[in-house]
Amino acid sequence: MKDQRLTDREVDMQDIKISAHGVQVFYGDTHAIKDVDVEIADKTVTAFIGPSGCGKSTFLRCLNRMNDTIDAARVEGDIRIDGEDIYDARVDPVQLRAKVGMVFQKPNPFPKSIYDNVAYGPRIHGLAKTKGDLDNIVEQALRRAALWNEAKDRLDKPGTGLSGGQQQRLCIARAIATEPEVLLMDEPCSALDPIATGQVEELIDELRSNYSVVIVTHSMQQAARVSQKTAFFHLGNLVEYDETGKIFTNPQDPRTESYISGRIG
Ligand SMILES: Nc1ncnc2c1ncn2[C@@H]1O[C@H](COP(=O)(O)OP(=O)(O)OP(=O)(O)O)[C@@H](O)[C@H]1O
Repeated sequence: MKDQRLTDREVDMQDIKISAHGVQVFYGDTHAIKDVDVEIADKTVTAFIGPSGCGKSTFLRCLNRMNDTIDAARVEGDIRIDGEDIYDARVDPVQLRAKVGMVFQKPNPFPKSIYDNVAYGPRIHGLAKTKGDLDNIVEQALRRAALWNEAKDRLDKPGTGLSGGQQQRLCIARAIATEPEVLLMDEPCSALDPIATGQVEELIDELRSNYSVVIVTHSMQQAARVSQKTAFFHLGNLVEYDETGKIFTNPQDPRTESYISGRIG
């Protein structure tokens, strides 16, 4: 896991996008997240790693209130984006999710055309005044998701007719079409082959010039390739959080060391 590039990645933590303090999540009696504090920088890719069941996805879902949709889930603590409490009763979760977009493990295009998949969010949030505006938003989102060349002649064809890797890029285009400020990605490459994975990883690297990207991954190689900061979770605790290079070359906690050297997980 020697990657020269890792040494060059200093992150300016002055520019905090998300700050979480004392976060606990319960599913009934299961205590899935235990008193997590973390500050996530803007314009940075932050990876969440750790063994299966350690709470990575649960914590990720706290950041756009997706746990609200799970009846058994109860979230405690304080989570702020740009200093605003996202669990405040005045916050509309639908508006929040336009600002904090999400891409899931399995590509999940809507049963609609490629165009309508990308136009969906801008339409419900009234982001386009004219058809020309909407066309432009769709084109820009597809271009930024590196799918425009493959999709431009088949915009009216079903999104579900694309290959797996193209579908995942379509889902990324759909997520960025509403101009989110944060993009959450829950194992976005786990259903993809190595070529499509490479394309999505390149895209993640480009996206960080505009967004704060948080990615859950089971692949330590992927975390090392795409992220600047890495958080290691274990049994619901955030054990260690640091520059990615430091986590992979000089971890401070023996549990992190065991995980990255393959002894736990
Ligand atoms: N919807 C749910 N209802 C009840 N318990 C849940 C639910 N989702 C997760 N859990 C529990 O919460 C804990 C953390 O799960 P979570 O999916 O967040 O872990 P993870 O680190 O993302 O795992 P994986 O890497 O396997 O996806 C586990 O004990 C899991 O069984």
